[in-house]
Amino acid sequence: MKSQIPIRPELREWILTTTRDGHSVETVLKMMQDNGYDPRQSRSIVATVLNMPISALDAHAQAPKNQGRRTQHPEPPQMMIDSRTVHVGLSMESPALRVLNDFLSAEECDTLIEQARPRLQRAKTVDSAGKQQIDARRTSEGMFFTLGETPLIKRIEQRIATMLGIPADHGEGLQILHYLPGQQYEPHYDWFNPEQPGFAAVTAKGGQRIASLVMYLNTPEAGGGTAFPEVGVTVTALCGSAVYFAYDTGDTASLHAGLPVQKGEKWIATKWLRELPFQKASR
Ligand SMILES: O=C(O)CCC(=O)C(=O)O
Ligand SMILES: [Fe+2]
Repeated sequence: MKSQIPIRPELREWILTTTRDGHSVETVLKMMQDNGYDPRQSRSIVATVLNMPISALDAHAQAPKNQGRRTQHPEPPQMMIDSRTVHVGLSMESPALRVLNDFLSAEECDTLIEQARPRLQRAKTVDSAGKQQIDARRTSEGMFFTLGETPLIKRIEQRIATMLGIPADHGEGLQILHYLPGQQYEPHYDWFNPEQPGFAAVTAKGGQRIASLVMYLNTPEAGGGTAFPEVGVTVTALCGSAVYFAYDTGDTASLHAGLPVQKGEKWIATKWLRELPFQKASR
């Protein structure tokens, strides 16, 4: 039976956009109730707008809570992407990890460094309240490009999207980090801890982080690898290579660190991927 309640056009539009953006019916119902709608009335409205029987809403509510996407792990031995042959040099299952050789050309690495250099600032992390802050655990300098900011950034973001089978708009802006001798990034997880008070704020847009791709833009003379201490693996920082790792529902085996640079310098580009679209892709 269809709802007899008049539905405001703005509410109808909001329900359609929110579900199209990947939010579950359950989330939509919860948000409506938080805004004072009667639970029975909201179920009836949502069923009418989405043109589904009320019984189907119950099936939705019982579906797994997480409606987000996951990345596909690159398959060895190699993939042809964007006219390049990317080689999978190492695969692990726990954590899900791949070392990718020849992901970027030396020229792409140099261009990224030159475009980032004038915009570097002391790198920040997200604190427990969801705010960006200077962090003693991370002594490097960094900057963010916006999604699709330059033709090169757009091309690299599309390469990542194709390789991992996830749309480019699930990515945060590409971050460039620059480390000098002695500088490092102490062991950490890239996923957000659901028990931290800032969790709702940092995941309100895009949901949880699901995977990272750290691309090496140069080869430090000594040190500067990426270590995974839970599994005793260190990935060498080699110009043009990358390490991909995924951490579905907060895998603790994904603990990792940027080891101190011993000699020379280290430049990386990091792409963090979210389970839901994070931002609008530029055309
Ligand atoms: O510097 C590295 O090797 C690791 C960087 C990192 O963990 C990150 O950007 O999240
Ligand atoms: Fe990290």
